[in-house]
Amino acid sequence: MSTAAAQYVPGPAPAGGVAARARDLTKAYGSGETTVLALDAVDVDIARGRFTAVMGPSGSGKSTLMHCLAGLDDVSAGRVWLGDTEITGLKDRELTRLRRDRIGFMFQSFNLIPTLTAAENITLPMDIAGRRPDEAWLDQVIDTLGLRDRLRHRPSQLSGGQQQRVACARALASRPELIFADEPTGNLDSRAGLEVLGFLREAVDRLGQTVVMVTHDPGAAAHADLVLFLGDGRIVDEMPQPTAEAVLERMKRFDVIRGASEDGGRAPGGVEAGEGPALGKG
Ligand SMILES: Nc1ncnc2c1ncn2[C@@H]1O[C@H](COP(=O)(O)OP(=O)(O)OP(=O)(O)O)[C@@H](O)[C@H]1O
Repeated sequence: MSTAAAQYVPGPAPAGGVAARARDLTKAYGSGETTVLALDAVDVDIARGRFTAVMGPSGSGKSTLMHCLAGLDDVSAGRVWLGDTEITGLKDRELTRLRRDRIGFMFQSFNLIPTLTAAENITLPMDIAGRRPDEAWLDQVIDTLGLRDRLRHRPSQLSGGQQQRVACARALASRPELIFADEPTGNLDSRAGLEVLGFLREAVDRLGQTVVMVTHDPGAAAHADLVLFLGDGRIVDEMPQPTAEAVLERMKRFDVIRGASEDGGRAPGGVEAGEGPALGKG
């Protein structure tokens, strides 16, 4: 395990130490009888310089939370900030610029351009934005990710793990305030997945980055400093300094709850409104 996880001190982030924040964040899809409440008045603070994992059963709202925090999806109610900038209410063009300049993304599917080399893929978002990369930073990122001898390769000439490392470098290239990773190990075998998680960890520990990762994998979540658990569109629990075993045990409680609801509520335990901590409030 990383040293940063060991140094992690639970509790609210220090003043000015919040990379992203949501208050009363509510997201509904559809209307009328078909309305789905994907997020239900979520309050959350994402601590700067830390690695946060988001877990929860399928359909609990993980991707929706990430999309709303990243300005990829509009919200139904509530407010979202990136650093000190409120993003709720920004116009599309402003949001596009904010995402491009201040946020890095990693997805399960890597999303690399097949005709470009690794080096070109890494700097593509900056090239589109007309920004020159900080060469010293880029060198550091490339070396940290062990990509130096792969820069001229095209994605098809790289393994899945190497492709995801290129995607990781692309997310880091502009030195963003926040990196969102949606199931970044979902398409990788366990060894390559571990490697990518190690690099995300290093991005936080050595490069001072802030990472939010959505995952289904307790082993992946164990690389984070803090795990947020979503249930039915609410943050129902959090776990600092997670271990895979503890995360797995916590996830099992969701199964108990699901069993309970299918069982007419007779099974023990339950995630109820107010059960979780008052996360990030105040
Ligand atoms: N575009 C959409 N239109 C309608 N409903 C949606 C849409 N996107 C998400 N939902 C619903 O919102 C809820 C939360 O979805 P979300 O994808 O955020 O969950 P998740 O926790 O990421 O799930 P998974 O682990 O399966 O990826 C689900 O009930 C889902 O069906």
